Amino acid sequence: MRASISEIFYSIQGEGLFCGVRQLFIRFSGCNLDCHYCDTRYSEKCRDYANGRELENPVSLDYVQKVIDSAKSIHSVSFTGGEPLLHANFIAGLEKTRTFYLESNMSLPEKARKLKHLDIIAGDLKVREALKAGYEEVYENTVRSFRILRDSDERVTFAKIVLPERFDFEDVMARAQGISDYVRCFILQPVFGSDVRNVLKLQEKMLELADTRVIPQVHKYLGVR
Ligand SMILES: C[S@@+](CC[C@H](N)C(=O)[O-])C[C@H]1O[C@@H](n2cnc3c(N)ncnc32)[C@H](O)[C@@H]1O
Ligand SMILES: Nc1nc2[nH]cc(C(=O)O)c2c(=O)[nH]1
Ligand code: SF4
Ligand SMILES: [Mg+2]
Repeated sequence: MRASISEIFYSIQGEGLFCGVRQLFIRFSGCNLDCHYCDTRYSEKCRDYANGRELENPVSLDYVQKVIDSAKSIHSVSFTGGEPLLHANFIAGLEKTRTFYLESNMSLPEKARKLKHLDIIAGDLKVREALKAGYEEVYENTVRSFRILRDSDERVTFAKIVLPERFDFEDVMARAQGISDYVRCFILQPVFGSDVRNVLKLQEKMLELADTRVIPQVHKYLGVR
């Protein structure tokens, strides 16, 4: 089995509930959504910065397993992208020799079903303003994915809401309500560089619903990958 991987690198987790831990990142290429704020670009070849190599894509399962098993001093392995759920079979084919962390747009519930053994789920709840079209279908699939990968004794699941400067407060509250039973907490993540005044006002309202924290993309302020 093979998958198209854009980069492999060590860094601190710059976002969400585990901000600051040292992770090995596996960034898959390609995505099924097109968030207007997306900061991610993909490289043709796989740039393995962790091992100082550049490989042709697609990369083999065996190679990724070896990279994971030889990783030093990490809290966990973060599968991200692009959208890692597009590569659910590949991820499910890996032996979980480390804590596995999934960074996902949560829009593919049937793929999510294959990854119930993962330890940490950092799931996005996309706001209406993020997408050009098809929001209702994405949201319905997001609710299903969070229900499948819900927070439990064996799994830590939290929701990240990435927010532009202006958004529909009532709509975001209602969407968050729809998944609040499935997540440990909400992280409000400003679109990088945007004004955060409305994000702070949303936090005040959302605290009536659940533990809600405002955490920016710390790695960008530190100037690390
Ligand atoms: C690049 S995405 C990859 C994982 C998955 N496709 C997703 O969207 O959750 C990783 C995280 O970065 C966030 N993100 C992407 N571009 C951003 C930006 N310009 N400002 C803030 N967060 C951003 C996404 O919303 C997501 O939480
Ligand atoms: N340091 C660092 N932390 C991150 N957390 C989520 C990221 C992502 O692009 O998935 C990311 C990233 O790209 N870099
Ligand atoms: S789902 Fe994630 S990778 Fe895909 S466009 Fe949105 S932010 Fe970018
Ligand atoms: Mg990133």
